[in-house]
Amino acid sequence: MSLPADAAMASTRYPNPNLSPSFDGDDGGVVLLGDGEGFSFFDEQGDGFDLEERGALRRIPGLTTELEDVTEVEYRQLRLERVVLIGVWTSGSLLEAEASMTELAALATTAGSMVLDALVQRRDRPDTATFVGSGKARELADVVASTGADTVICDGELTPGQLRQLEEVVKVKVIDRTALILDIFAQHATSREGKAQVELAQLQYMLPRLRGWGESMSRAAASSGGRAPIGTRGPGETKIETDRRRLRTRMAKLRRELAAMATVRETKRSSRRRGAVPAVAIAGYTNAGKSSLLNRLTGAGVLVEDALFATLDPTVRRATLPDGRVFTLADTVGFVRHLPHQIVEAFRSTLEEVVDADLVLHVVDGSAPDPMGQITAVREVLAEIDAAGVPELVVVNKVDAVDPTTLAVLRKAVPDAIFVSARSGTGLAELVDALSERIPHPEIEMSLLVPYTRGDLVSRIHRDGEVLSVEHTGAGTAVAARVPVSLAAELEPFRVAEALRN
Ligand SMILES: Nc1nc2c(ncn2[C@@H]2O[C@H](COP(=O)(O)OP(=O)(O)OP(=O)(O)O)[C@@H](O)[C@H]2O)c(=O)[nH]1
Ligand SMILES: [Mg+2]
Repeated sequence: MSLPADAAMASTRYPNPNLSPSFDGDDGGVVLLGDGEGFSFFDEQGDGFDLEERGALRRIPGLTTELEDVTEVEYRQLRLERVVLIGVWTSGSLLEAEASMTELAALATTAGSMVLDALVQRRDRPDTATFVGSGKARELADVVASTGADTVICDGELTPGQLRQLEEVVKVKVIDRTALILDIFAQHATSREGKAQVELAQLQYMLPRLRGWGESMSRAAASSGGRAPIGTRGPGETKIETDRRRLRTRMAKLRRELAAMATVRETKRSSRRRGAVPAVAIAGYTNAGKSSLLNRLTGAGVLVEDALFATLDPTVRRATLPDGRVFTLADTVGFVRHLPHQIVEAFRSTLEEVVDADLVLHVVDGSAPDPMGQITAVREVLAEIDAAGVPELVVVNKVDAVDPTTLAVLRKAVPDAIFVSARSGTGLAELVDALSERIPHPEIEMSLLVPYTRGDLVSRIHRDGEVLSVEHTGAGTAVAARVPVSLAAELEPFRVAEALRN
C-alpha cells in the first residue's frame, strides 16, 4: 500500500511516465459498442416495489461480451480482465437505468474487458459502506466466485472507502465508472498533449484516494487522543506524504507542460481566426458518428475537397461550401454521461476548439437507447466548458437505423435538427444547406480589378472569400467578391467602382 498506484487501487493502467497512456488525437473519443438491445430486469419503475423487489439483486441478461470464436476466447483469457458489472438504480425511468448499464457494458468492452455478468439493485441510494447493500455485496461475491471474474465494475463514482470495503467483501479488484473511463482514455491517447491530459486526469483521480487513506488514519489519530496509533507512526505516514508530494510534483509539471501546449494551440487558432475562416466544431456523444460525419462532409466532393490543412491540428479539416466559402471543421473528443470531471478539466484546452467555434455541430445518435439523454449530457459538458453560448446545430445521425416511430418522436422533440445518415448519405444535402445558412459570411463586398501579375491574390479571394463574379478583361481579372476583413486591406489598392463589374 505504499506506492500511489497501489493506494489508488482503482485502475489497471496507472499514469506512469514510463508507461505513458495514449490518446487518439484524431477522434479520440470512447467507442461504444452497445447496441441498446433491450433487456428487462423490472417490469416497471417507481413506487410499486414490494420489499422483496427492492432488496433483489437482478441479473441483466444479454449484457455479456460476445466472443467471435475460440481463438478469441483464448486470446482474451490471456490478456483481458473478466468483469462483473454492478449498478444501483436509484431514480429515473427503466429506460435510463437500462441505458446506463448497457453503456457501462460497452465501456467495459471498449476497455478490453470481457463482461461475464451484470447486476442491478434497486435502492433509494447507494450504500455508504459497500455501494450495494451488505447482503447484496455477499451475493455479488458469490457471482464473482462462480464466474471466475477478477474485477467488479460499479456504475457510479465510489468513495475510496466504498471501493475498499466492497473489495474486502468480493475479494477481487473493484473499480468505478470514472476509473474505467479514465482507463479507456489512457488507452486511446496518442498525441503528446492527449497523453499529458489523461495522465493529469488520472493523477487528479488518484490524489483524493490517497488522501482518503490518510484521512482514516487522521481519524484514528484523533480517537486515540491526537496521537497516532501503533502502526501509523513513523515511516508509514511519511510514505503517504511522500506519495502525495510525488503526485503533486508530477501534476504541477504536467500542468506547466499543458499550459505551454495550450499557448501553441492558441497561437495556431488565432492565426486561423485572423484569416477569418469560419470555424465549425463537431461535438457530441461518443459513438454518435462525429468522425464519420466529418469524413462524409470533407470527402463528399460536392461540399469539400479532402485536403488536410497541414498547419492545423490534424483533427481540423478545411471544407468548402457549394458557394465556394471555406470553413474549418474540427472533430472533438466524444462526450459520455457523467464524463469524469477530471477529464473535462484536463481536456479543457482541446475542447476550446468548441468554445471558439462559430457553430457547434452537435451530432446525436438517433439509434441510441436514449438520444434525448445524450443531448442533455452533451449540453451539460458544453456548459461546463463555457461553450453554451456558441450557436448549435443539432444533427441527428444514423437515421438509417432508427425505426419510423422513434424518428417521428425525435423530429417532434428536436424540431430544428437536421436528420442524416453518415452511412447512407441521407440528409447530407439538407445538412450542407443548413451549414451554408448558419456559417457566417465573409464581411466585406468588393469589386476589384486585379492585374494578371497578382494571380496569388485571385487565388486567395477564391480560398478565403466568396466570389460573386469573375471576368477576364484586357486590364486584368475583374472580380466581385465578399472577403474577410483581413484580406480586404490587401485588396484595397485594386478596388474599382461598382460599374466596372458589369
Ligand atoms: N447505422 C449507422 N451507423 C453509423 C452511422 N454513422 C456512423 N455509424 C457508426 O457508428 C460508429 C461510430 O462512428 P464514429 O464516427 O466513430 O463515431 P464518433 O462520434 O466519432 O465516436 P467517438 O470518436 O468514439 O466518440 C461506427 O461504427 C460507425 O460505422 C450512420 O449513419 N448509420
Ligand atoms: Mg470519433
